[in-house]
Amino acid sequence: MLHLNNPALLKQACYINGQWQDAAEKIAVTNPATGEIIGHIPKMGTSETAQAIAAAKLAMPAWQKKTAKERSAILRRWFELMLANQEDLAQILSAEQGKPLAEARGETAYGASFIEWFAEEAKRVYGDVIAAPQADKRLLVIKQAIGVVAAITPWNFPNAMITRKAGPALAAGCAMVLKPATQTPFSALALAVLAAEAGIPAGVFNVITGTASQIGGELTRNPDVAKLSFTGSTDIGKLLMRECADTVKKVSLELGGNAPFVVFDDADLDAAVEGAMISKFRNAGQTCVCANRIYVQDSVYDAFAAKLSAAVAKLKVGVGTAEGVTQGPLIDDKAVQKVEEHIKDALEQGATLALGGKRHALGHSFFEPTVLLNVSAKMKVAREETFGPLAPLFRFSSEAELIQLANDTEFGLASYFYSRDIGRIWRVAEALEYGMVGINTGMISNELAPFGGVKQSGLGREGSKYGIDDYIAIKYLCMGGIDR
Ligand SMILES: O=CCCC(=O)O
Repeated sequence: MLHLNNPALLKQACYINGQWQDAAEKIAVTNPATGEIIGHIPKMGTSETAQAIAAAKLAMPAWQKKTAKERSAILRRWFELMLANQEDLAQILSAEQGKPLAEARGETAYGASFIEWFAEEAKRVYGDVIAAPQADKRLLVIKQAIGVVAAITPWNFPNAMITRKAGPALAAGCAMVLKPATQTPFSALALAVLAAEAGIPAGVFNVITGTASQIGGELTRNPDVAKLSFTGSTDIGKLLMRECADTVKKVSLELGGNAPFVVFDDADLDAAVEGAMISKFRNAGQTCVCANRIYVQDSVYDAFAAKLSAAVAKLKVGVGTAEGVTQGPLIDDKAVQKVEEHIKDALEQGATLALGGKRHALGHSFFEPTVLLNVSAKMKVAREETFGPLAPLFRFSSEAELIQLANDTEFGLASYFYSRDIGRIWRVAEALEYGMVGINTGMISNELAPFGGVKQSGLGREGSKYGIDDYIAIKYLCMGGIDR
C-alpha cells in the first residue's frame, strides 16, 4: 500500500490533450517485490494513440511559437515541482520498479536534472551565418523543432528515461506522445500530473498506456510523427527503426550494452572494487550501462576477486522501501531466468562460484548477488547482457589482449577501466569502441554528459549540449538580391 503526501500523483488514467482518459479494459500493475497490485492502467491501442498524435500536432505550433525563454520558464517550474514531490515520486518508482528507496530518490533527482538542464539549453539553440560564395547572397542556418516526437521508455529507469527525452523535445519546441513501459507506468503518469501543474499546455505532453504492439505500431506508422526516441533492447530498437523507415522518421535509439569493466595491474584495487559495485549492482544490475564483463589482469586477479566478493557479501537484499536495503528484486521472473541461464552455462563450462548463484530466500523475483570466477569468452555471459546481479570475473594478461576481448562484441554503449598510468589511460580510452568510457570511476551518468552508444548500442546522444540536436531540424536560408 502506497502512502503518498499527494495521493493525486498516483493516476490510473492516460493523459491525452490535457484530459485524463480511461478505457474499458485495464492492465494491473504489480509491485515486483511483493506481487501486490499497485493499481490499474487503461489498455489503450491504435485509435487512442492516433488521437494523442493528433492532439500533439495541434498543440505544437503554439508551443513552438512561444519564445525559448517562455518555454524555459515552464520547464523550470516542472523541474521545481519534481523536486518538491521527490519523496512521492520515489515511493511510486520504488513500488512499481523495485529499486531501493535511496536509489529511487536518486533517480528522481537525476530525472529532474534533465528538465532543469534543458530548460536552460532551450535558450541556447543558435543558428549560423555562412560566408556566401556570391556577393549578392547571404546564407543562414536556423534551427527549428523537428515536429511531433514519439517516445518509448523502459521499466528500469521509469522517471529519468522520460525526462531525458521530454526535456530536450519540449525545450526545442516539439510536442510529445509518450508510451512508458507497462510494468512502470505510474512514474510517467505522475510526471504528467506535474507537467499540467507546471503549465505545459494541453497536447504538448501526452502519456498513453496499453498494448505495446498497437501503440508502437501507430507511433512508428503515423506520418504526423517526425521523430521516435526509444530506450530499450537492441532487438526492439531494430524493429522500431525498420517500422520508422516507411515514413522516414528521425530515430534516436539507446539500446543494449555489454559493458567491459577492466582492472589493470596498476589500478587502485579498493577504488576499482568501489567502482565495480556501483557499476555492476546499481538497480540490481538492471541498467544498460552496468558492467557485464569484469576483466582483471592476472597479477591482481585473486586480490580483486577476494575484495569484490567481500563487498558483494555486504549487500542487503529486500523490499526497496525497507531500511538498509541495497538490492531490490528483479523486474520479473523472466529476468531471473536469464541470470540463472547465464550462471548455469558458465558453471557447465568451467567457471566457479565465489558467492550467491541462486534465487533469494525472499522468493518473488529476488536473486542473490553473485560472483563467478574463471569466466571465459566462450560463455553466454561474455556475449549477452545479463541484466541482473551477476559479476563474472575474466582474466587477461596484456593490454593488447584486453583491447581485443573488450571490443569483441556487437555492442558499444559503456565501458570502464581502472589504471593510474597516464599513457595507458589514453591508449585504452582511445582504443575502446564504446560511446562512453569511465576511467577510474563506475558512475558516468549525469545530465551534463552525452549519453549514448556506437555499433548496435544505438544512435544519437541524450543529455548534454548535444542532446537537443536530436529534436531539431536544420533549415538553410539562401537570401539573394542583396546588392539590388
Ligand atoms: O539504463 C539506462 C540508463 C542508465 C543511466 O542513465 O545511467
